[in-house]
Amino acid sequence: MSVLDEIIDGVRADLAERQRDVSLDDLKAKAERAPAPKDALAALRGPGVGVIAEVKRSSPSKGALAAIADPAALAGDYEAGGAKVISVLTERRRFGGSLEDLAAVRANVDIAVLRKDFIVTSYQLWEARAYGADVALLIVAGLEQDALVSLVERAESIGLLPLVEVHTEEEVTRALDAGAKVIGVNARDLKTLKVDRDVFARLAPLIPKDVVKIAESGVRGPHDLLAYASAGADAVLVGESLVTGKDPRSAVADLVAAGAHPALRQGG
Ligand SMILES: O=P(O)(O)OC[C@@H](O)[C@@H](O)c1c[nH]c2ccccc12
Repeated sequence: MSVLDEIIDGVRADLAERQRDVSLDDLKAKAERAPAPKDALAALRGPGVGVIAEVKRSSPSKGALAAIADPAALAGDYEAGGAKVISVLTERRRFGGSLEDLAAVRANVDIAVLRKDFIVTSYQLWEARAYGADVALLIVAGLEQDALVSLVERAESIGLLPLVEVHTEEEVTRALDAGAKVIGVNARDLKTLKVDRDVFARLAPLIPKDVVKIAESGVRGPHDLLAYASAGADAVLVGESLVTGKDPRSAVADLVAAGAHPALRQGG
């Protein structure tokens, strides 16, 4: 069984418990009371190469990264540093996240927030909206095509922007067939956990110009952002290097400054 399959098994077990505790109707009612979704697509299409900064306590590859006692404060630092979107890992077993983290972050920032999890049913999309997310990650490698198509549609119909994650050529085709407007190319293979920063440059040419391209994983600093930018990234998604560094606000600011360089092509 691949790492991805193991993670998804755990996610399904936790999900079954939440579904026992909270009915879909109650979740929908909570989603209706949530703040209106932010226009994350406009933010990502704005000038410069944007930074999506992630709240991430641990990872399957590295174990514990940072305790992050106050995820809302960390997200506030990211926002002050100029991040365009905050990503919040909500998967519990391997990443140490929760929906409570998502809600806390939502309450403390004005920019769009992404629910980063292993979404396999529309119940999790309603959760994302109920806890204040504006964007939801959908991982192509973890979904059959018909499930991917219906989750993209459902996300959009409830006001969530789907960020569709790929790692191979075939997955790019599947993402485009499903109607993705925003595609994230993960440098990390979720089946083996190996990072290959060249995957973005290989896959980006297969993605049409009007689709927002996000380079995910492995960004250690401005140098990696610039490499992804020159390969056509509209934004980068950064976790580990921000949560393990000393000053997340200035680390984001340094990335944002690199992404604003006039030599880079502007916006999508
Ligand atoms: O910590 P990094 O290498 O900066 O990576 C961040 C982000 O790309 C990574 O957390 C991620 C990308 N896709 C995912 C899917 C599920 C869980 C996590 C991820």
